[in-house]
Amino acid sequence: MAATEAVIVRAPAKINLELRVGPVRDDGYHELATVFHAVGLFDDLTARATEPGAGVSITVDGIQAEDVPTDDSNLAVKAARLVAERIGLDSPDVAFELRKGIPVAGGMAGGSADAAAALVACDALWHAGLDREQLLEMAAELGSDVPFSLLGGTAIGSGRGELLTPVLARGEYIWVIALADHGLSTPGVYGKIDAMREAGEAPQPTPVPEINDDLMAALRAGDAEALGATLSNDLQPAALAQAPHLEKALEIGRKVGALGGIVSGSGPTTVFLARDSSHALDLAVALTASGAAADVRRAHGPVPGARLVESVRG
Ligand SMILES: C[C@@](CO)(OP(=O)(O)O)[C@H](O)COP(=O)(O)OP(=O)(O)OC[C@H]1O[C@@H](n2ccc(N)nc2=O)[C@H](O)[C@@H]1O
Ligand SMILES: Nc1ncnc2c1ncn2[C@@H]1O[C@H](COP(=O)(O)OP(=O)(O)O)[C@@H](O)[C@H]1O
Repeated sequence: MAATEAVIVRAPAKINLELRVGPVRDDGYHELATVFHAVGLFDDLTARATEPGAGVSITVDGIQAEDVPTDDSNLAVKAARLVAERIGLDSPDVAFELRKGIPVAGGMAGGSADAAAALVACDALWHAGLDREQLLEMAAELGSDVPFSLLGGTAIGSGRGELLTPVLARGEYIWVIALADHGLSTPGVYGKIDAMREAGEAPQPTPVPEINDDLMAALRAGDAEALGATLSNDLQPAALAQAPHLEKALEIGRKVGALGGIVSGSGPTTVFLARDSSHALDLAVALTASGAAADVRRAHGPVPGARLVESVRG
């Protein structure tokens, strides 16, 4: 068999249609109930075979590339090292080229997408033959959102977000995504909601968070209007406390008749559900013209998780 020279893997961004944040657990993570939904903003990761002993390297371009670390803290690099360790490779020899289409620290799981992409890429490049279960288990080790970046589609997340149940959702949804100039720290936003709860400035968490039945019914029916009305995010007050200017984008979404609008995950990206593509264009124009967003994208959901799009053999 000819050696594989390079592979390209594409991985999607996520939004949380609902994010219920429970109390802090003994391990420092929050117990979650969330509905993940993969949307069509993508990172593309090329993985090339290199000289034996060369190790892992990564270059990054695309949106907010300057904010992505290129050292061992990059989640794609961590994923490559984990695969190498798992399959007993002495040296993880791979050169990554990462093209970012997902905002960095935007609450859209961009780093998790890259970790998932790297798992799929290294498995293919090194002919590791890892199965779905093994990939999902390694994904959970890399981060709470990484398993969903592998799975894609629409899925309920529980535990710290890593335990997934796919949702049989009907319909395709059109999202307008308002990007911010700078990211928000995920631990910072979780810390803020804890402080706000302690100070009585945010509702107390339920011990075992649960997903709203109306949201599940809307997804089963493929009813965009009902879905828009049930979008919710327990982290939103904390993200807004740290980035009050996001209110402006949410206000514009309401004015232009978005079916729903929320902060995505830990923010600062805000996402709006449109009625159709012409309504999505109206929303995008209004958000851009107001200056409430640094950049605006339109994307469909659900889309698949991290997947191989090209393989080059020598
Ligand atoms: C908030 C969410 C919602 O989907 O996504 P983002 O908005 O960041 O994309 C996730 O919970 C982020 O998941 P992810 O970014 O993978 O988090 P991890 O690397 O596992 O953890 C980073 C830090 O976030 C906090 N954390 C994360 C998950 C969780 N269930 N409880 C937490 O308290 C902890 O402070 C942890 O140290
Ligand atoms: N491949 C990567 N892409 C983006 N950020 C990364 C990556 N690897 C590590 N990081 C770090 O992870 C942090 C969170 O990034 P990201 O996953 O994009 O955001 P979020 O947790 O809000 O979804 C970034 O600030 C960055 O320092």
